[in-house]
Amino acid sequence: MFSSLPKSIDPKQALRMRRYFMAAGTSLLAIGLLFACYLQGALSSAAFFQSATLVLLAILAFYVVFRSGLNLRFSDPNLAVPQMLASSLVTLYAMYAADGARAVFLVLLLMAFLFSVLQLTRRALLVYAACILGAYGGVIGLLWRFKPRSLDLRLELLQWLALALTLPWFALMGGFISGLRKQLHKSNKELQAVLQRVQASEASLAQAQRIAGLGSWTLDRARRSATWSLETYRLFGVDPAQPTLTGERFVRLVHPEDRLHYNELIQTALREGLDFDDQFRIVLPNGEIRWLHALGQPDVDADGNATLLRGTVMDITKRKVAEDEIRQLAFYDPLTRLPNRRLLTDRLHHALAASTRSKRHGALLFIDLDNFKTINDTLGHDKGDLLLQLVAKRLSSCVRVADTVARQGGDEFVIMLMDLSEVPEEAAVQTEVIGENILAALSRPYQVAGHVYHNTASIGATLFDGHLESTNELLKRADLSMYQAKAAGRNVLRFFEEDMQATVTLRAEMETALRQGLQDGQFLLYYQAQIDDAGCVTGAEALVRWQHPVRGLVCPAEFIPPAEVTGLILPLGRWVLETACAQLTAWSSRPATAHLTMAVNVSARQFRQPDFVKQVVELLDRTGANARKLKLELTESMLLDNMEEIIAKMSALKALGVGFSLDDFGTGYSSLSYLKRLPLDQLKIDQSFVRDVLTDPNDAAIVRTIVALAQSLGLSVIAEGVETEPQRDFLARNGCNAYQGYLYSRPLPPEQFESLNLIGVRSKGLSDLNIHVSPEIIEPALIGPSPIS
Ligand SMILES: Nc1nc2c(ncn2[C@@H]2O[C@@H]3COP(=O)(O)O[C@H]4[C@@H](O)[C@H](n5cnc6c(=O)[nH]c(N)nc65)O[C@@H]4COP(=O)(O)O[C@H]3[C@H]2O)c(=O)[nH]1
Repeated sequence: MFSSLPKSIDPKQALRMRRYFMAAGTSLLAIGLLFACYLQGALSSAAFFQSATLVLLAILAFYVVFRSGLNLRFSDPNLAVPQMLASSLVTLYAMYAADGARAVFLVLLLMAFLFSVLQLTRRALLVYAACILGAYGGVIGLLWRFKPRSLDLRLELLQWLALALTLPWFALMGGFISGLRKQLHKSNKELQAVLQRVQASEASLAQAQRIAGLGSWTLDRARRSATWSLETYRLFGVDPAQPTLTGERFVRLVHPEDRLHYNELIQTALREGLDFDDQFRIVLPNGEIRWLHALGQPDVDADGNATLLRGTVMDITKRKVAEDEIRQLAFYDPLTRLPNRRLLTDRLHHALAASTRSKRHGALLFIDLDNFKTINDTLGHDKGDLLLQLVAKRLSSCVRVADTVARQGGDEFVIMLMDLSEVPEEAAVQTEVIGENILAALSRPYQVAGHVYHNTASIGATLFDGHLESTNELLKRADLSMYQAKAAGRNVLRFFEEDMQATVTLRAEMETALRQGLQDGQFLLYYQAQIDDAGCVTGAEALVRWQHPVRGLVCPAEFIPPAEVTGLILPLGRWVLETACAQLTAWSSRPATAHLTMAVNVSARQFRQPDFVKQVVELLDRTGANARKLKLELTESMLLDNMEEIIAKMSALKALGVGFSLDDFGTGYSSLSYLKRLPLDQLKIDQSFVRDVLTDPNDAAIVRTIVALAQSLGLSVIAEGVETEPQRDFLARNGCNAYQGYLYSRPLPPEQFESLNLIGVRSKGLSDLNIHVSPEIIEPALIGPSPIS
């Protein structure tokens, strides 16, 4: 399609061409005017055609120049002067060629001049005006010389004079207007540049806000209006093109739970003229919840009134989520999602303070699952985890929302009950009711991975009212009561009783003293002879003693249980094992003692250590002891849990040659089925049966059964606590072939034990042997329990 403007033309050139078309249109009008002159007889046909042709030629020539872009080569690409000159010359020619009505051409001349008023400077216009006057004068001269008949000289001169008087003024005014126009143009350009800079800086601010996720806002109190940056709109999830987001509309975006807080924040800032720095949530139109961090600063007028609030807002949702995650990890158990020990301690702390204020009691329930370890081993750990989750749910359903259910670790849970009665007896009854509910809930069958399992729990409970109680103390009390519940046959609740307090205190003191004892090397190993049926010493049982600096020799019954509870049994047991192995090595180097075996007591906690086997192997290596001479004494009670693991550890040590004796046999829950599975070498008849074996038919029957059982299982049997010959004779008659007891020897320090062996215990007993053993070292048990000072 034809287009007067070339495609993809420069906008400035397009403007020039549009101006040219306007000028060309005016020139076409001038042709119309010439034609009217011709019709009126003021212009001959030849003069009309010549003038019209000149006009058309000029229009065409300028069109070619503009269209081809030739005009761009000139200093003024608008070609204002050439266009005006052309139109003026054509007009002057027509004026000369006309026979009259020259005033019409004067009008045309003026029009051409007026066109240039907007284009030329004052000076150029004055020159132009002078040229027109000169040219018009020239035309008058030419007419007077060559066509005097068509000339009314007086009129032409008057017209020239009128022109001479007006044109300079037009030139001056035009110059002024042109100057103004140029100035306007310049100002406009500058304004545009400023506008561009402002737009660019706004865009870069918006981009910076977007990168930083930071929006800015202003709340104008007087105008009751609000302005928000683009980023703020984005943060609010609101389309900026939507109806204006007023302060009131924004409040509706604030999370209902935070709205009151937000209003208070804004009102306080405005009322008191204070800065604020706070966080709140908003609900986006799509329902998403976003956390915002808002900073605000009021503009305060001379009277001290805040008229305006301005500030920033930032999306901190990710940070909040991360904070929540960290909080979750730090304060919650990942498996059950229950509060962990740390959070429980914190809540307990607050609960104690609240209880002091309200005078109402609280209670702490320590819950331990009775057979979790067995179930965990049988089902596998993943199912065990599922079971723990079910337990957590059941526990939570048994208490109120204000109470806390926490997981201590493993299969231990703690519940903190709040707001119980002010009367201790009533609070105890309330706790008992809840405790019984918990026991009932936990003993219901569990559906785990399509199977039904049964389990029970033991609960230890203690009340608190905030007086003189520390969180640790309370946890210890509940823990202690839980052990009482276990001892009472499991699936029961036991309350902490006041007399337990003495035990707790004593235990705390004992713990400190034990630590010190371990540090200072206050422990000793005594050895008690083990005798065969021929009366020969076959070995010894290592028994630990504590040489307390104030109390003297302390017996193990006093310090082994607290060492177990506090975990100090681990370093102590290690020391015992190492010392016993070193002793074994020392004995093996001497012919008189080379045959001796060494029985060492191993506590449940010690044996449960995952690296126990490794520890024994290292100790054997380090001391050079013969594993075949080492016999570890395990107790029945420790075999109840985690059977597979125990068997695995025993088998690994057995493979090295280490032997196993089952201590205190008959006092526990031994059943044939598990005895058969354990790689044991010996059963040890507990001294409680030996003591009354001659007087109590039950004990006699038990001893006979144990011996028979050992024989049927292919195990040797040893009786401990043999004090008299009749006891020994009874045991011997009933198939027992090894003995340990005061009849032969008390536990002795190594030197005395060695001299005992060197002399030989083959005869009747210590008294007959006339061995001197000082009472303070052989009678530790006689030094009764007394508090450690
Ligand atoms: N009435 C009477 N008692 C006799 C007679 N013969 C030996 N005894 C005592 O019976 C206890 C035998 O040790 P146990 O059953 O392993 O019982 C031990 C053992 O369970 C534990 N124990 C001792 N040393 C260690 C040790 O190194 N590690 C661990 N884990 N426990 C130890 O402490 C318990 C008590 O040890 P002790 O006080 O040394 O008491 C010893 C011993 O002195 C007797 O004829 N009559």
